[in-house]
Amino acid sequence: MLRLNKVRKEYKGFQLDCTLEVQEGCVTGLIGKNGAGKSTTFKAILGLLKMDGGSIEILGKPLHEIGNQDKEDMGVVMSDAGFSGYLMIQDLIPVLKNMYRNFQEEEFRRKCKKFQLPMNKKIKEFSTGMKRKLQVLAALSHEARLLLLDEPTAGLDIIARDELLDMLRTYMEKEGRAILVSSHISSDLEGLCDDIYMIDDGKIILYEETDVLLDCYGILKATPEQFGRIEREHILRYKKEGFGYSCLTDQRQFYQENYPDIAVEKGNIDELIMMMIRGEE
Ligand SMILES: Nc1ncnc2c1ncn2[C@@H]1O[C@H](COP(=O)(O)OP(=O)(O)OP(=O)(O)O)[C@@H](O)[C@H]1O
Repeated sequence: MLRLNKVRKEYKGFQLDCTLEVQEGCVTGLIGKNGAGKSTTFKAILGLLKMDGGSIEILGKPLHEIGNQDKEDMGVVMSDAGFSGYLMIQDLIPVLKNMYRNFQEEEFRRKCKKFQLPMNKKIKEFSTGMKRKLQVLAALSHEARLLLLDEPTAGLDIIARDELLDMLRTYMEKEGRAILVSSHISSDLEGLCDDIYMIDDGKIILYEETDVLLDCYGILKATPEQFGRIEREHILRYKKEGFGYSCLTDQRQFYQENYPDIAVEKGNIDELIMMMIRGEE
């Protein structure tokens, strides 16, 4: 559904170099801290910036061949974009109807009501969370095959976030669809994504299926003596701590079986990411 091959973009002090793929039927997460390059990646996919190298294929076509018809197959949420603040939702509906042949007006109105978004209030008077909800509902409103969601949960309270994640799961129940979604809150993505790319300083530093990440990865808590004698082959990163060393492994079971005296924690995705970024190779 989406393929980025060595996509490069250079800014002063920052270089994006990104290769990733989103398969049909999958929700793929892009996780990284502030400034890691998530929005730059989305802008490259949407043709909103001039790339310095690499190629992008969307829905089987090279980026430069994507036309308006193909754009109807895409639903987009960008973290730093939105609808004109001078419009009200009731003004926006004819615009969406005009833009998308498959605009589902009744469904869109129903969801706006569910999320308590007023029809007759200017969007610029909406709260950050309300604006974000509206963007997501609009992206979901026209039966798109590919959703590109840059930080869709930013600014949402826990309940709205849960409802949104449920909506995305429901969206995926139809065949032939896929989502690329970014966040810096990985717990958001843990329960939604089939696979996850971690991006740091413009580079993809890890790609893994979410199940593998949760089932096989782990963090060893080793004393200096234990650290000195453990097998290093399956240690991806290590970090000096007060008690000795934290070590990230992608073979948790191996260390649990062979080193029963060493504490091996499962670690949540945030902890695994922290080790990937802050630990030494
Ligand atoms: N138009 C621009 N001109 C110069 N530098 C830019 C521009 N846009 C982005 N950058 C730089 O590129 C880097 C990546 O920014 P980007 O917005 O892609 O990060 P991000 O992962 O989306 O972060 P956040 O989670 O904070 O939104 C940053 O160092 C940023 O300063």
